[in-house]
Amino acid sequence: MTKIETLKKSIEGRRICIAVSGKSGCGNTTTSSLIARTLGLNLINYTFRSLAEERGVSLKEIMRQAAASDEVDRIVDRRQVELAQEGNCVLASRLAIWLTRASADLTVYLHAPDEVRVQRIHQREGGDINEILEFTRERDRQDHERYLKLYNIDNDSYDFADLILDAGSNNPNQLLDLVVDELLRRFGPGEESP
Ligand SMILES: Nc1ncnc2c1ncn2[C@@H]1O[C@H](COP(=O)(O)OP(=O)(O)OP(=O)(O)O)[C@@H](O)[C@H]1O
Ligand SMILES: Nc1ccn([C@@H]2O[C@H](COP(=O)(O)O)[C@@H](O)[C@H]2O)c(=O)n1
Repeated sequence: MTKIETLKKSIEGRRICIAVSGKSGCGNTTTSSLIARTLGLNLINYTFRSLAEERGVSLKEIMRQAAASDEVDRIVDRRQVELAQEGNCVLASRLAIWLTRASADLTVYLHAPDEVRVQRIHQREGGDINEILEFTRERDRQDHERYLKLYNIDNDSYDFADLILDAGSNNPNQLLDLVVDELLRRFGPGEESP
């Protein structure tokens, strides 16, 4: 049996939840999708776009509402946690590890240096690299300020995470492997049920 088959068998019926956070461009969507697909878990990636679809309005309209009121951020973050409570999932979001730190079976922080994140966003979206650098810096600053104000969460303090992974030099498959090893340590054959 492969490592992944062993793990899948061990977590069968446990309804586990893995929370993954990191700053924009760290590779959260890519890595979380890969973990979810490989382990047969649902990916929860509830975004402003999802809320816009639910409300039958444009993404632009949701972003306008979000700029005018904290309520939109709160709704998106609350909904993500509600969906994660069903378990059997990978919750990928900016605040996943903070919002589920008491309930998730594994919390993972993906760290990538700023210049790597900027290069990746550039590779994903194109455009002028210097503008992306400025935009990303400003967004990081605004996110930090907003999460402190909204929830008293300092998103630069992630040392409580079960795994802090170097998403700058590891590719998504290597990151998956590190997550699988940690899950095997926790839930693999011979481990006591937590
Ligand atoms: N570990 C990695 N190594 C190299 N490239 C990666 C890695 N992870 C993701 N990428 C690439 O970097 C880009 C950004 O990845 P992704 O969209 O997953 O980031 P993200 O953290 O979800 O960003 P955002 O929060 O801005 O949506 C994509 O083009 C993806 O293919
Ligand atoms: N409080 C929040 C606010 C936003 N999000 C989600 O993060 C996504 C950010 O994606 P970018 O492509 O803009 O980096 C966005 O889609 C929001 O839904 C969040 O999780 N918590």
